[in-house]
Amino acid sequence: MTTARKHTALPKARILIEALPWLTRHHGKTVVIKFGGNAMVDEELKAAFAQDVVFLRHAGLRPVVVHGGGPQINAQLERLGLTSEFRAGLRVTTPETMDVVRMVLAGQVQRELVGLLNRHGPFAVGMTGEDAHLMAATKRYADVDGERVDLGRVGDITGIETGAVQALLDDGRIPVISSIARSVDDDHVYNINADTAAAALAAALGAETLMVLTDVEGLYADWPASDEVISRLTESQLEKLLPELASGMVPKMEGCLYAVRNGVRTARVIDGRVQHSILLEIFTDEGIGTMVVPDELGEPT
Ligand SMILES: Nc1ncnc2c1ncn2[C@@H]1O[C@H](COP(=O)(O)OP(=O)(O)O)[C@@H](O)[C@H]1O
Ligand SMILES: CC(=O)N[C@@H](CCC(=O)OP(=O)(O)O)C(=O)O
Repeated sequence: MTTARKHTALPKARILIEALPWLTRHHGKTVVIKFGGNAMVDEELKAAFAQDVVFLRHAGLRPVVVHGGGPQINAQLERLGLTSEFRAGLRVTTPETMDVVRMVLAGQVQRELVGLLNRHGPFAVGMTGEDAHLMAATKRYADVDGERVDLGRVGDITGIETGAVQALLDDGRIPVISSIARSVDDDHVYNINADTAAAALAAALGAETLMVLTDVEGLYADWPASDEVISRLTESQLEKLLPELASGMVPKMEGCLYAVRNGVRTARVIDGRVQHSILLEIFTDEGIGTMVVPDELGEPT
């Protein structure tokens, strides 16, 4: 009986020990995890995501969640009979649309994630970039074929004050942040792409890693012609690739580049459709998606 029990337990012990080098390296380190709208529509995936984040917290890391909600915003706009278009990957945001964005991100998506995390203990605290001056922004314009396009209330982050987030982390909490910033131009707020917000926050917090969960395996080399995933690339390699990228990958990869250029050791794009993708990233040597590293960490091995 005891021998049988040992037999079933031993592989589990080995699996835990395999994670030890990663956990040792990351102990006490901040990890910013961006949970994307498209990976966020499945109930089981959401629950598994929350388990992974709480696991990291118990393993001694300092996880910070930044969430998107594009599909959820679209659904609410549709219910209200409103339409919105994207230019250069960003939602053209009228004041009316901004109200919906804020309501859905802060009132629905963030609340749901906070609830899922707090099933495991008193960890998650939700906030938006408006709280405690976390994120400040000015108006952003898009460049579409050389033409300056007005995006309405879409902002460019100009400043981050990490005090409130650091205090929550020091207190053992898991901050869950919606990508809305206070305006430094007027008394209103700005809509920020959630990938951009996560990357800026990762850099400001001096995070070890930025993990961007999405609805593809990683960065495809020749999308949409092929689905060969680039597993690792340096900042210079990524910079060369950026002009060729399309749609949703643009803010993600720009964000990864910004993060590694500003002190974050690795930035990863991983498949949020895979259950426990965060833990898989830890338990496999090279990870499961695309990893961007600073030039000094060298060429792929
Ligand atoms: N080179 C590429 N590799 C992978 N996906 C790409 C690439 N170029 C564009 N995409 C598109 O980007 C999408 C991911 O961005 P997005 O839909 O904004 O995700 P999220 O909701 O997770 O933020 C993919 O579903 C894919 O359609
Ligand atoms: C300016 C801008 O486009 N903001 C996004 C914010 C949410 C987001 O980024 O959500 P995903 O990560 O799910 O795409 C929007 O309004 O959809």
